[in-house]
Amino acid sequence: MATAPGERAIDVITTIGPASWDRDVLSALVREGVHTVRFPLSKETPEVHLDNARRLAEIAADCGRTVRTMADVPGGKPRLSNEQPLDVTAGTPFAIGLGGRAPDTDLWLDPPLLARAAELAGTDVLVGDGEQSFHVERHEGDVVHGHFTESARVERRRAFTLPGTAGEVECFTAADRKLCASIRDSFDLVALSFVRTADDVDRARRWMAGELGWRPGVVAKIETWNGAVNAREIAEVSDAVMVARGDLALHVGFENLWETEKRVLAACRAAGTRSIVATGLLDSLISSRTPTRSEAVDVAGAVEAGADALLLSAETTVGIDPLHAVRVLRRLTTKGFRAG
Ligand SMILES: Nc1ncnc2c1ncn2[C@@H]1O[C@H](COP(=O)(O)OP(=O)(O)O)[C@@H](O)[C@H]1O
Ligand SMILES: C=C(OP(=O)(O)O)C(=O)O
Repeated sequence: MATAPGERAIDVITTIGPASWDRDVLSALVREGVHTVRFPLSKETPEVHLDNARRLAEIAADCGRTVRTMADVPGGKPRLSNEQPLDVTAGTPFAIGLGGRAPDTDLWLDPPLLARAAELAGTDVLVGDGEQSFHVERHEGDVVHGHFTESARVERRRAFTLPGTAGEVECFTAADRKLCASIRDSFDLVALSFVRTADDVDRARRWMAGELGWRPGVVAKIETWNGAVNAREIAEVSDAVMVARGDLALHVGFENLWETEKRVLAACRAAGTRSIVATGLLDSLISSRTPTRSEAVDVAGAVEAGADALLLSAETTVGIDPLHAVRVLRRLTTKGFRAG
């Protein structure tokens, strides 16, 4: 779709997953003009991602296109230990180990959350993207006792998020460094989760250059209060900044999401750094073919607030039609279409 005179071209970034790693789907996405593909290293093995990256490079070469690759390392977000989905009933007592498997615990957290144990009693901890919560009644040693608040399925290894600054999560963990070592030189960009300060970015760059001799572009994912407060300094030292709204909404509260998004985008403009708005843009397209009015307005808002790129997540990893999602996003970011 052509860009109207004076209109900024908005880059489309897709996340690769089971719905899009097939050669034909990937090829269609490349032909549709996807600018960058994100590889979520929190899912699958590094070998699967390396294999997908090789396939993408072959397809791009066949089509005569350049597609950038972004390896997204997850940081130290604590996740529940269940390797299989777990159906829970609201109110049923559960014990969760904060420091790994403990006697009599049904579930435990990996990596551990011990440092925050004392703050947990009486709180509702968010599970996954906030679709479920766990109410902590009491804390005994390394174990919290409580119950899930909804009768629902808890998918495997969902995140466990404390709201606000209590939920600050380690950036560029030992596990992230191991992942980087196993994929070095194979991706153009590394996206760092839970960046809070410019030093987080510098530290990761120094480690990759010093230990691996690898100098990928670095994308700072802003997903906490502190990251948002320090957005300008972070943008100064990053190749791009991502407003990672999935986690950001949980940390700052949904009511503060729009102000925070605008603040980070303004910081990027001031620093002259490219910006990406991610997650939840077109969630309806995971299971349907039509976006909602509020999704259409959300996309337009992100563009007007200065986003240089928009990132699709579940729409292209597990959605019914990744190519359709990309086409809808491109239509929504084209002024000619919006002006009618
Ligand atoms: N099976 C999968 N394979 C690859 N990517 C997936 C898979 N399931 C989800 N994803 C994608 O991985 C990213 C992170 O997953 P998600 O569960 O939303 O976040 P997290 O568990 O990190 O909070 C999202 O972009 C999501 O669409
Ligand atoms: C892009 C994000 O990160 P992830 O998909 O890794 O949760 C997000 O939280 O919006």
